[in-house]
Amino acid sequence: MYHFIINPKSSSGKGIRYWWTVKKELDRQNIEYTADMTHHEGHATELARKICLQYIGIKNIVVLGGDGTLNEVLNGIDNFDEVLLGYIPSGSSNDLARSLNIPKDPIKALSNILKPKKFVYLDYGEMFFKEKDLKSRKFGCSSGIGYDANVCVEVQSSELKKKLNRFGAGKLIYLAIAIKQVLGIDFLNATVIVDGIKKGTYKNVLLISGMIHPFEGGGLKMAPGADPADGKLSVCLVHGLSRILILLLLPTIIFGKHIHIKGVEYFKCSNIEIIADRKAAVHTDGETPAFSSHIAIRCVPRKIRMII
Ligand SMILES: Nc1ncnc2c1ncn2[C@@H]1O[C@H](COP(=O)(O)OP(=O)(O)OP(=O)(O)O)[C@@H](O)[C@H]1O
Repeated sequence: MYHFIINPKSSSGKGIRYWWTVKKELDRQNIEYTADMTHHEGHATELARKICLQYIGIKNIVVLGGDGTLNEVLNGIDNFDEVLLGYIPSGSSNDLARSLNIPKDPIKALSNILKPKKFVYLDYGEMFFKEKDLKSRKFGCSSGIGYDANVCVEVQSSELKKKLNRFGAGKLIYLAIAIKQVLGIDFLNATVIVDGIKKGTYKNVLLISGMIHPFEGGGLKMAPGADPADGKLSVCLVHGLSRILILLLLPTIIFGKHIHIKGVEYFKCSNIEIIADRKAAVHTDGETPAFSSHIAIRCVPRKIRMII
């Protein structure tokens, strides 16, 4: 039995169109399944939790949506040992699918799930907030504080994204907003503690990303060489750059070349703590759950069992 969690609105309606295609194929092959559509933010978390409580033994949960929907599902799973995850990407960014080479074609992605050739055990990340009222957030692909999270905040409320999605160009919005936001950057000052040891206090921090997979923002290679099964976060810390240098830096991220630029620190670790001088936007898989001034991010090694 397969349990499908579908975001019909992912990539401005691509989700529902992909689901019709997938459903037809499931019915044609007489596959047993349940299907739940998400109706609002946070719903995929509730649905995943419900499936985990309702069914005994290993649960085959298949997510049809974007990175944000997959993120919500991860946050609804408490016991990863009892879940086998499949993923049919229908978002606008699809950064996790890009990293794992999951087919873009929903029928090909489905047939890999129905006749699995390969399982992988993947790390996930978890972000903790020192503010008492904020719950921790798991993430599958990327996280960050500062500029990249601010871009996500603006992308999420963007009407232009919906329009561009209709032409299959939704991810262009990340680039457009990223360039626009350079003009109004509000830098942070932050103390960074890596695996329990103080690394330093940094002025004019642009962003600090904690990555499991290489990509964020629809294919930006923030963490080249990130290995989702090495039990480590790949961290990119950018500080002390002028606005002009930041504008020059942005295109280099597409190819992952930014890590060679002065002002960019790139390293791996198990956990990182960031104490900023004020609250700033954070993101987990492009979703923006909070503004925080003090976060910790850890890597939980090889917990997600996924069909690819
Ligand atoms: N029925 C719905 N109507 C509106 N929004 C929804 C619905 N179901 C889920 N959502 C919201 O959609 C967002 C996630 O979308 P998702 O990541 O699947 O697609 P995307 O944004 O197009 O892709 P990507 O994250 O890869 O860019 C989440 O914020 C989620 O809460």
